[in-house]
Amino acid sequence: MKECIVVIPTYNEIENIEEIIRAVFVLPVLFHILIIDDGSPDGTAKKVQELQKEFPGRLLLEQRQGKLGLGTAYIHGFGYALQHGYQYIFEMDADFSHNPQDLVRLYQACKDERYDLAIGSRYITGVNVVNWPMSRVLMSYCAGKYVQFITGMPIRDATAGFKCYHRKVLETINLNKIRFVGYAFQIEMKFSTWKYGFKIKEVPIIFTDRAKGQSKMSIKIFREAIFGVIQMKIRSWFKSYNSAV
Ligand SMILES: Nc1nc2c(ncn2[C@@H]2O[C@H](COP(=O)(O)OP(=O)(O)O[C@H]3O[C@H](CO)[C@@H](O)[C@H](O)[C@@H]3O)[C@@H](O)[C@H]2O)c(=O)[nH]1
Repeated sequence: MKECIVVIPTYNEIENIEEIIRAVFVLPVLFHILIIDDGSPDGTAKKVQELQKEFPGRLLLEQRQGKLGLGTAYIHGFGYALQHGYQYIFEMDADFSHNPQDLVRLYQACKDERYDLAIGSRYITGVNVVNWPMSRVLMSYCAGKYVQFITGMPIRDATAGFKCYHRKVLETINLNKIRFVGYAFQIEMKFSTWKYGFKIKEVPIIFTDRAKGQSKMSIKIFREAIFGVIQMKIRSWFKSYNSAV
């Protein structure tokens, strides 16, 4: 069985892609990387194809037609990772808002401490966010509180997108029933993991806003998160919620 794969969704990340790939491949753990690119007009996928010659078998690429959202990109990547036998499956942004070195800490939490899901969390010790506008910090922090209030889930950073899953979590959750595509996707995945009783650890990280390229955050994504949490909670009252078995 293969060990670790980092799934990185990309849309117009030409300014970050090479640097982030190299930053992962110098780490002391043998990570594979799977890029899920949604037809980025800036040529992100072409750059990855060039780099694949340098990292054969270790740098993988899936290309989709058009921008289909971060959530569906991850679902696609999880399917690939499960099918190809990876044991630990990571989520990470391409833009260095997540420090690649923290991948090793997330891995240790799952591998050595035997957690089923490790989350890189910004809100364990205060607010560890660098260079984000105050409006986004507040929105993200309040979103966490709101999710805790509605769902009762004891996770401080509900929208966090830096994670390590043990494969058994992704085998158990019915990925075909995950509905959301933006930040709500991150909340829904944590909620499902928690509902199934898996062991979750929040690992403190520092989140630094991207220096290059642009965020794809939109009002639509924000709205999906606000109303999505309530829908998710209501669906959870029905026994069939997300049942994969
Ligand atoms: N394939 C694909 N990738 C996408 C898409 N939209 C965004 N991405 C990729 O997803 C990553 C995160 O996108 P950003 O647009 O930079 O996200 P953000 O607004 O900074 O949000 C981050 O923080 C949120 C919590 O505050 C997280 O919920 C979110 O997952 C992400 O980590 C980047 O690698 C970006 O290229 C898409 O439609 N398709």
